[in-house]
Amino acid sequence: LPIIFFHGQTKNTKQLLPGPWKLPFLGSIHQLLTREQTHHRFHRLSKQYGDLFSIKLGGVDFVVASSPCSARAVLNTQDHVLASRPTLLAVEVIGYNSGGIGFSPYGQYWRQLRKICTQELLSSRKVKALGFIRYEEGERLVEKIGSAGGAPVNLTEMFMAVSNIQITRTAFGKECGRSRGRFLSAMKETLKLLPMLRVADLFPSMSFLISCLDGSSFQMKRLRREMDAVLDEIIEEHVMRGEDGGEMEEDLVDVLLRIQRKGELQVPLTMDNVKAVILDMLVAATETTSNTMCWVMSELMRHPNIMSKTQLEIREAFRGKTRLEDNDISGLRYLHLVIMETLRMHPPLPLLLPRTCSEATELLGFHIPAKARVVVNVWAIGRDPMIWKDPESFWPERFEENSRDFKGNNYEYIPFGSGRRVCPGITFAMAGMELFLGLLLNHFDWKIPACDGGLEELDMEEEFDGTTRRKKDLCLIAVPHEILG
Ligand code: HEM
Repeated sequence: LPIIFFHGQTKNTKQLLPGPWKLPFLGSIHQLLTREQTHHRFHRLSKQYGDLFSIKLGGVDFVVASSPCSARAVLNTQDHVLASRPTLLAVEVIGYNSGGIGFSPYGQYWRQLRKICTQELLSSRKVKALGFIRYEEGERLVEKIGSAGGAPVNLTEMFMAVSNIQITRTAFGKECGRSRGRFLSAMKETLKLLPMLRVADLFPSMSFLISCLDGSSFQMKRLRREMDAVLDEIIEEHVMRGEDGGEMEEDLVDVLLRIQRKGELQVPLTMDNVKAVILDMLVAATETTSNTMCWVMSELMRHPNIMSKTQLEIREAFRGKTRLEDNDISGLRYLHLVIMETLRMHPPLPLLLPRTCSEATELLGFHIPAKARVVVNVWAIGRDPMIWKDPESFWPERFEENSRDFKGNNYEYIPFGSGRRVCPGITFAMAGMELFLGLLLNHFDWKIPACDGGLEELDMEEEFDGTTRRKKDLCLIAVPHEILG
């Protein structure tokens, strides 16, 4: 009897996380019926309920971590229980049953895919070997901007295109020009379907019905067909070419097909798995890097002194050279700090990617039910005045004298996440962003078009649907800079 009594007591005394009151069936959805972006709203709620709180949205328990301490608990201490992703309808339908790296459940299948992509596409060695693609595309970008002849150029579109070309050429090889256009427009539409909080995903038992009623089910199926047709075409080209690619560097499709043919994996790859991985890489790489580059340019336009300092460093490195080598780029210390500061203020994934709790667990002594969806508000951590001096100011020098980096070991600064599911594309992303920004800042001086009202007026409003981006496209005038020998 005492044992039963004791057992019952521990069960009842499990500490529940604080959070807003909830309605039957809807939970606390009313808390999000504001015009605020989700990460801003979660930040305000954390001020009321603490840096680890829970909020029930529809049928799903969300847990929100908003401090380095709670982030560490999620991404390190309990990483093993929280390393899976939730099932989201759009990723299921368009992403071949969540078969890519980003949303496949934690386990052997995910482990082997991640290993293949890290070794064959994202390692430092591979990123260096694929440098020729970056340089070719970077030079093409400079040419295109130069040919605008003083008319405003839409940098939002150009950054999106160059990020996408870089990853598609790496994944598909060179001959994907025609397919790429179709693919890019389907992908843009897909990204709009991926926000973290789609109503259909908040009521898992009714998600199919809801998506039929709001029409998204038809849209998803259409996008899946479009993506599928393009991917089929690309794969067929690679299969026809077979192993006889001659001197050509293997691209991601070649690698996956080779591994599939060999059949040595513990969990064999189907053709849908191959397509899911390719799609995943493209989605993961395109908007994150292009949005970051847009924010970098926006912040530099608002801070002319920082712009001059960045340009001076780059132009010094370029002096007497026709092109920069990888070593020159990695030596651009101040540009690196500018990107770090940009990612502190404008992380493209402000809530990282959601994790799901594979079994009931505890976080900082609080009970977390199985299947709870856990997010880390890195946007809020990046703006916390207890961590960052004057957090609303753009000040790259703050990173000069500390040991923060992108690897996710310091929970005050984790724009790429941390733990088992940390972003595997950091080296790839930085190499592209540093080169493209370096070229643009070396070759041009930049002005805000008169119609946008001058420096102070540059609109910085953000929009969040899956990633945070500028609400308005960034359009600037590029004035060619006379390059001295
Ligand atoms: C500025 C650029 C980028 C940022 C800020 C970024 C950020 C992130 C974040 C926050 C996550 C989730 C991490 C977590 O859950 O802890 C992630 C996952 C991922 N990223 Fe990136 N990313 C960027 C660029 C890239 C690039 C260029 C690639 C590939 C070429 C890439 C591939 C991936 C993949 C495959 C995942 C899923 C990893 C997994 O679930 O195991 N990312 N990224």
